[in-house]
Amino acid sequence: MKGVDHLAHERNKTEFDVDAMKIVWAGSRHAFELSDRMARLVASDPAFQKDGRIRLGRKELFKNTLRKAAHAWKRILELHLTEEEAGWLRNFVDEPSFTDLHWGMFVPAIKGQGTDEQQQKWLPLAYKMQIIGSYAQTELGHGSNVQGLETTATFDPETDEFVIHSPTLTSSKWWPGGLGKVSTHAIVYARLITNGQEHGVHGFIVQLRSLDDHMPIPGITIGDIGMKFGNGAYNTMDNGVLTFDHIRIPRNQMLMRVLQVTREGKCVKSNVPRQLIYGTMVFVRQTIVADASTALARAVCIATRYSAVRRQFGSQDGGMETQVIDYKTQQSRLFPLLASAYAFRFVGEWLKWLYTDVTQRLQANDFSILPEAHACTAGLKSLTTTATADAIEECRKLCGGHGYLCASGLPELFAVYVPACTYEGDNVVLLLQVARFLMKTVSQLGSGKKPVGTTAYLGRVQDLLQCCCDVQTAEDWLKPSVVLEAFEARSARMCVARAQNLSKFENPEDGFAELSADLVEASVAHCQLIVVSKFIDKLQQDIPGKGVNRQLQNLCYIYALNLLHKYLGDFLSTGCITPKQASLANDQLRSLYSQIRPNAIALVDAFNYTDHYLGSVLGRYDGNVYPKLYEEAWKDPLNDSVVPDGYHEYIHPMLKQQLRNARL
Ligand SMILES: CCCCCCCCCCCCCCCCCCCC(=O)SCCNC(=O)CCNC(=O)[C@H](O)C(C)(C)COP(=O)(O)OP(=O)(O)OC[C@H]1O[C@@H](n2cnc3c(N)ncnc32)[C@H](O)[C@@H]1OP(=O)(O)O
Ligand SMILES: Cc1cc2nc3c(=O)[nH]c(=O)nc-3n(C[C@H](O)[C@H](O)[C@H](O)COP(=O)(O)OP(=O)(O)OC[C@H]3O[C@@H](n4cnc5c(N)ncnc54)[C@H](O)[C@@H]3O)c2cc1C
Repeated sequence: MKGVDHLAHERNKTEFDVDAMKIVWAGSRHAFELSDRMARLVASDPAFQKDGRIRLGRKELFKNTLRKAAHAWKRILELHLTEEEAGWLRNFVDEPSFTDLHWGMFVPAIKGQGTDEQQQKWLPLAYKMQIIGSYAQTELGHGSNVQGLETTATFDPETDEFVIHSPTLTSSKWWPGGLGKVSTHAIVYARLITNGQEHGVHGFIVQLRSLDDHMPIPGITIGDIGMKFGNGAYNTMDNGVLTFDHIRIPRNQMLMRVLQVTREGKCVKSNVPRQLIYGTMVFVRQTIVADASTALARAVCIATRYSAVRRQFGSQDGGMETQVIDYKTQQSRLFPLLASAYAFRFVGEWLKWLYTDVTQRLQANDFSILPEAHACTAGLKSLTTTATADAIEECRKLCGGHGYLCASGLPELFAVYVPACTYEGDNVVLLLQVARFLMKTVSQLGSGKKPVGTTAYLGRVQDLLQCCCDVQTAEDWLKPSVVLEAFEARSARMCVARAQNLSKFENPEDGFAELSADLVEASVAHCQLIVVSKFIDKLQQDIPGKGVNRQLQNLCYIYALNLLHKYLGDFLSTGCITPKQASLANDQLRSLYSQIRPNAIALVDAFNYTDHYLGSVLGRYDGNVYPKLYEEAWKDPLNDSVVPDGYHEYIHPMLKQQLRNARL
């Protein structure tokens, strides 16, 4: 419905070109036009409507998801959508489903770890969805510790087959999405055994269900693992349990890019490093970083629009009350989240570039930056998902009581998003990987090995250990070199201090375990430095559009200075800045909030989210919150009847009982 724009007065205050910012947010004009077209296509198709999904029972919810996935596939074929367009369409359908794992992990695993012949055989089937795949790595007993997986794949030279087996209860595959009820195939990770010898964990393509009647292959037990956190939310996904009782697959169904098993059962290593077996996780972590900004931007868009609509206190002479967005406390909670959404967008863009670069290098047998790619994807996945999950919850609080209503869209968003802190690597486990990488880098400094890429600053460690922050006024905090140096010095000093503490232990592994909580803090500092530095790099690009660069500068400094404030202990204890300089940073932060304030609504409009995608009464584009919230309440099934079911059984007798007691 085209009606009154309750946020028009806000939009009139805008000081920059919102259309130009939309393109910056999308990454390019092409990406903007394509995503915009797909968002509108989905929003205008009644088959994709989302209303009432949270009220469905598990079976109805799941069937509804299957219907939407089938309809999406039909539209993709009818409209001859490209792979990129199809990806956007699925994104805007906005419902986790087996297709996420099929396209997001099964296909990439075959592409990354399969030989040319394996790709030629399996990819066409997967692209046409003649088979549906999932990614079965985690087991009941082990997830983080991949080398601890128990499923076995034993080569039988007599039949030229692998025998896939679950030897224990804890070896049951547990969690894989799409596995429970849909997938016909899976990449199954199992311990390879040939000629009685173990050769570590590898991936195998295993058929799970008949392509005729969908029944499990004999010897396979398979089902759903049960309801998960939240109503609706991730319960659209059939996360599964799977056990194998001596299932036989042909030898050529082991993914053999890293290691080949010959007809005789001999293992022949290729020239690619063993870690490439983990390559699918690197790919997915990179996409999770890009998705973090999308989810965070959704929550921030809802909280910002609602904060401009909501008024509490402050009325003088019967005038309007204050918009809650004008309270400094609201701004100091909300605007850093808005800045984080932009910061994560740009670091996600950069990580995508890094991943593409690594992939090209791997193809040319250059494996030199694989450790850095692993550390960056692991660390940034951890940093951005933790921050986003926390931010969604903060946005709920920023919306007061109404934020707790499902109609706000925030409870469902939180429930869907929060497992991102666990899947694809528990966030603490991933930070420990970053710490290992950082400690290794520091330990090699003495041997003259020059750190490159995101750790290049550690090559200037002597300077960074001594430098003094050059801030005398609040304005000095708006110099990129000053901000960058403060973050580099903090991270370098934390890394060196941890490395010195580690060196006191005789056994490095004991030291690593004992100091792990401190090490994780150093990893966080390093990852925050990456985000800040990539945001600063973005500002150096030629960004067209009136006032756009100015807004991005403000957001960049809000992101950095808010971190400085939040992690002040690190900055002060490592001597990177003085208390006086910290106080000046706070003064600057308050000034930046005032500058962002008139542009806040336009900055969330630049995300270009449709009301369908946002799924929030509080975040509506037109700001018409109250009538719609009122309308929404009446849709609740409890309001189907004035007198509730159960009145005669439970309420009425109780009331009568009280009446009788009163008479006694
Ligand atoms: C309102 C409604 C909203 C609706 C929204 C709807 C939107 C829908 C969106 C939702 C869709 C989301 C879809 C997502 C689907 C979820 C998918 C989840 C899938 C999974 O979880 S799959 C399982 C993932 N599992 C893990 O990540 C396990 C974590 N563990 C590991 O990664 C490793 O094994 C670990 C911890 C690194 C192992 O450590 P360790 O045993 O010490 O290491 P190794 O001995 O194995 O290796 C040592 C050596 O290798 C290096 N290394 C480790 N990993 C890698 C790697 N990945 N790449 C390169 N190198 C690696 C390591 O650094 C060591 O190097 P050295 O040089 O030190 O030897
Ligand atoms: C919604 C969802 C979808 C998923 N989808 C898939 C899928 O499609 N395919 C798949 O294979 N898997 C999937 N998983 C599984 C997921 O990848 C694992 O749950 C995840 O990797 C964490 O492993 P874990 O469960 O073993 O946690 P654990 O490792 O048991 O973690 C428990 C606690 O121990 C801590 N911890 C563990 N190891 C260490 C250590 N070395 N040092 C310090 N602390 C440690 C962790 O920080 C955590 O606090 C999914 C999980 C979820 C929640």
